[in-house]
Amino acid sequence: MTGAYPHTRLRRARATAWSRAMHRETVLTPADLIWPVFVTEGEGVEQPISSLPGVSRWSVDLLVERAREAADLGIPCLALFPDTQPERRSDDGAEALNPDNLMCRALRAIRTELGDRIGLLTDVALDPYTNHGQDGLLGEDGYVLNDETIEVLVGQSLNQARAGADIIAPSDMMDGRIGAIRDALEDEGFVNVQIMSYAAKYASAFYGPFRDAVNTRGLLKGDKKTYQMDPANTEEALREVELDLAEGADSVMVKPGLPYLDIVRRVKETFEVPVFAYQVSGEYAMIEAAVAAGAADRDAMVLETLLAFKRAGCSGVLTYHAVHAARLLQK
Ligand SMILES: NCc1[nH]cc(CCC(=O)O)c1CC(=O)O
Ligand SMILES: [Mg+2]
Repeated sequence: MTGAYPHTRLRRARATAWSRAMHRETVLTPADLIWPVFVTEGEGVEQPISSLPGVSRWSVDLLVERAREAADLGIPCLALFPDTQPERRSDDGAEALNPDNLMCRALRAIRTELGDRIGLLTDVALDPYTNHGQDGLLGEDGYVLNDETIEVLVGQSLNQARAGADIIAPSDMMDGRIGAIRDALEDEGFVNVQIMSYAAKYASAFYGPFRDAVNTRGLLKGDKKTYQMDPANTEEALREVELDLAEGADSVMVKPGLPYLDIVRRVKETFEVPVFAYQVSGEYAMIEAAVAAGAADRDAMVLETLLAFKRAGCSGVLTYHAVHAARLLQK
């Protein structure tokens, strides 16, 4: 009786390390990692973020050194997030358009020191620049305005592209912004600046520590449910992705990560385009809390979770564990 036990024993292939290596379907390498980093004002400044143990905000000068270490480890790309000074946050997020804002200074400094050794991905959304912590402009009734916000996001994207961004990553979830940003990039000659759309971004409880990192937690009233997606929905994620691809996104993102691997898989199977996922701040904090409680082995958990993203169909993962994981992978 072939094809059944005892002729077929799947444990045969698992019996030795060399055989397991030979049968492995998915590999994780440092090239799969995008490292999100937080930049703050000053010189020689490192500010640890208590809800993200092991993660700090860095001033531009120190961030350049971190970028160099990441490049040396084979990490291909950084995702930059600014901690805008409180007095530069306003109703309309105008600081996002300032060519000398923190984000632009960080871009220029890293580019000057490292050239094209590492890619620079910039978040497009107004939350680090508004005094209300929402990703867009507020209407009279507090509703986040779609079309008016897009105009600012286009300006923000061009501002970042002029400062040297390689990948524009809109995380705001306004309808139609990808097409508007692509048009503007083409018009200004930024034909090779990519767009990685946060296409399926959910209104999630996993973003808390990030809001500490960019100091929006205290500013934000209410939630982001009128623009970020309902965690109950899958079909809608496919429509979001389809529209963003039609509007010119080069790659798409699903966010958060691990609880949404089913979405990654469906997007990948449906569209066969590069899909990225963001293992967000709350996911990082959960792993670190488990480690601190003695409930988990950090190294094993980091590598297993990141491998799971690859297995689900991701081309890469944004993770705060990127440097740690890259070091483990180099061993
Ligand atoms: N545009 C906001 C933005 N960009 C990335 C994250 C979250 C990332 C993380 O939690 O690590 C958020 C938070 C939010 O939508 O409130
Ligand atoms: Mg959309």
